[in-house]
Amino acid sequence: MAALCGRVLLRRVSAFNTRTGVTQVGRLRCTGPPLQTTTPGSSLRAGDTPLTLRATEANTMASEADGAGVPGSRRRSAEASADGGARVKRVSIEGNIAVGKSTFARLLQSACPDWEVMAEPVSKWQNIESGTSKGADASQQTTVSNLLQMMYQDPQRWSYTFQTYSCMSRLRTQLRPPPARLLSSEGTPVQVYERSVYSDRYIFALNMFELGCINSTEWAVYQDWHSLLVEQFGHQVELEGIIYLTAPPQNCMERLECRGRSEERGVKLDYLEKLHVQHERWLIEKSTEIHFEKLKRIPVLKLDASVDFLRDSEVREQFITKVKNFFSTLYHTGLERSLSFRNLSVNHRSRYPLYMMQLYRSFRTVDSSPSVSVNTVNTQGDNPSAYSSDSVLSLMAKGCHQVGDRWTVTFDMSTISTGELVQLAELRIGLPAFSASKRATVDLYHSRQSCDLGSTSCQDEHLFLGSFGSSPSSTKSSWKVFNVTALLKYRLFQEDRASSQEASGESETDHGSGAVEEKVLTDKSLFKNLGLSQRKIHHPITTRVMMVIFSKHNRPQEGHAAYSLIHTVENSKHVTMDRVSSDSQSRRHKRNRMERMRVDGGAAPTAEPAQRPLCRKVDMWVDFDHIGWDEWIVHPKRYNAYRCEGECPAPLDESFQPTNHAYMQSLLRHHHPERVTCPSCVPTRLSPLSMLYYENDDLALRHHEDMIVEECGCH
Ligand SMILES: Nc1ncnc2c1ncn2[C@@H]1O[C@H](COP(=O)(O)OP(=O)(O)O)[C@@H](O)[C@H]1O
Ligand SMILES: Nc1nc2c(ncn2[C@H]2C[C@H](O)[C@@H](COP(=O)(O)O)O2)c(=O)[nH]1
Repeated sequence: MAALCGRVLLRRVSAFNTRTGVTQVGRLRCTGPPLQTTTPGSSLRAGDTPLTLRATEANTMASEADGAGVPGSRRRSAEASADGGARVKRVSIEGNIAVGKSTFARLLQSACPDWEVMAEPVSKWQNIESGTSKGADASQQTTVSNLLQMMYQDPQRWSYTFQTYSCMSRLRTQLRPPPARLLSSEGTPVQVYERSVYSDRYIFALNMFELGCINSTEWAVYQDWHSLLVEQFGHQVELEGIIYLTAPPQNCMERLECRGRSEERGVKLDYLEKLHVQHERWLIEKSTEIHFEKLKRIPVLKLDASVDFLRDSEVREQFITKVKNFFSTLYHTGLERSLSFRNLSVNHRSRYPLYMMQLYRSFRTVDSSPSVSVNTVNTQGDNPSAYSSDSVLSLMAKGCHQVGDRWTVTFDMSTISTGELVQLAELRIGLPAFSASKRATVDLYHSRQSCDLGSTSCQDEHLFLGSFGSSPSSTKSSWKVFNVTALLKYRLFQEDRASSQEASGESETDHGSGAVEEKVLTDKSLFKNLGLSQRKIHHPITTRVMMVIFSKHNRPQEGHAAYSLIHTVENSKHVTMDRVSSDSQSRRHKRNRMERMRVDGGAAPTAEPAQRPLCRKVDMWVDFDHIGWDEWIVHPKRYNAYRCEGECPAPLDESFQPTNHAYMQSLLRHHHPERVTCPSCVPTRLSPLSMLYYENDDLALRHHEDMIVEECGCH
């Protein structure tokens, strides 16, 4: 195996061994004082001959490699570190060595300047700082090695080391938060990675193992930490799709030689052939054993990179268009994939209302903008009712059929709680056949089957809510939107018709998605003879027929804050209560344990802790998958809730926003430290978070108060 490793990977080894990457590093990087070479490596480690640099030079080099301190390097905004990453769509470009990944990435960058293209950190592999040592003049010195070259020169010795560093450096590069310009760009922010932690494992490391350059112990160790890293950080660099550039290995060989990277001079065609097979197995045949569920289902766009897209502008255009189209399909499938939940009915996986996603976005924009009322729902145009809503529920139609111009649409409305004040209810129909109808009439029904627990009998509830007519659309939109607030309130909640303007038969307004001119007509008999002779057509409903209900929590009646998350969780079929209770039990135990420790022998309550920082806001990232909620919470998947930590000094000043009581307590503490403890560092201002999640089988967008710490103080 070991011999195979060398045979497949290298050619002209002896000639190659005389050229060290070290010399190249010196030539490219070092100016000024002469370079000192420390002890050369043995013949087995020819590539390990280190280069000694002065500390200042080496540090500059390292910071350049990190992209920090370089003029014009990406500035990462505070916004980017909040929920920014969650919105970004990431794809990686995969393919054989020298197939043209970097070239294609540059092409994408110039065609889509808004996107962020992240190159493979090859220069880091060529410049590894390997510790400091004392030079002849007793100054601190740093040695730099070229790990890429070492790996090619002695794959047996260096492949495992190379894979640890390549994987780690890929992850570190890709984990950096997106730049502000990316998040502020219109449309979906896109990051394009050149290769990924997945190709690190399923192409290169696997190949090195199969060639015998990595032994079975190293392979087991690699796989173990790789899985751990991906489990811990994978969601932050999670790919939405893969662009696979492919060309015959011979083609790649020619390009590799043409590129003339010195480290690669010993690479053989055999090696590129092996890598080609690995790519095909992973991305096309799907025969590589993959250990991450989402990766198994990842969409792949295969592009034939054997054509010269550098010179052929037509091919170039085609490629760019293919990538853009790929992105637009990813956007949809990405949303659907995030719904592949354990507890959701299979139906829901293909029924994802994008409209809710848009609403969530507008809610979230509003959340993060302190100058706008948090209850504003931007997408609702001028409808004032929606402005005061703190919850949006989307119901999928249970059925939709048509007989001529007469349409029947059925929903199960039983999930609308009586504790909610319905502000606005919209029926949204996005079926082309409906838009094409000259004068459609819609009959709206509530229907539900309820089965008693412990009994085998089920009852069908069927309630006619009303009818209304719709005229042909004057806009190009395929969606028609009807305001059915009055119908719902009157029929479902038996609200006084006179008190509701809509229920009195006023015509409704168009909310921008289709021209609507309608009358609420609750007497079905008016239409009973129309269209009876015509054929009944059932329409697939998916996400194209939905009821969107904007409501406000009826606070006084419920007696607690709007949309308590505890209430949501306790009533959710998606949350396993024993997990919640066992988690909270273990938390309680821990707290008791800590309290006992404090009483038993910990610091005396009055003792001043040694130099703890003063009360301030610190990060507290909440990852919903860490608490088992990722399967029912659609967005966000994680957020920074912050927390308060630190000392409250005695006496307090105004910067700690103390209550009068806390101020008095701190004064007392100042004068009589033995009598009282310090006030506590706690949140003094909290802000809300909009969350999109499943509730029963419906999708709900709720506005939860007090989710994020804005300010801390001493109380
Ligand atoms: N489609 C192409 N047709 C012809 N030459 C190409 C093409 N793509 C890349 N090249 C050339 O091949 C060499 C390797 O390309 P590069 O983008 O560095 O590959 P990779 O990043 O996949 O290793 C470069 O010299 C580049 O100019
Ligand atoms: N053994 C490994 N080699 C790798 C890995 N990732 C990249 N590489 C090599 C291949 C090239 O010589 C060079 C840059 O790759 P390009 O294809 O972008 O030119 O680095 C790896 O994980 N293992």
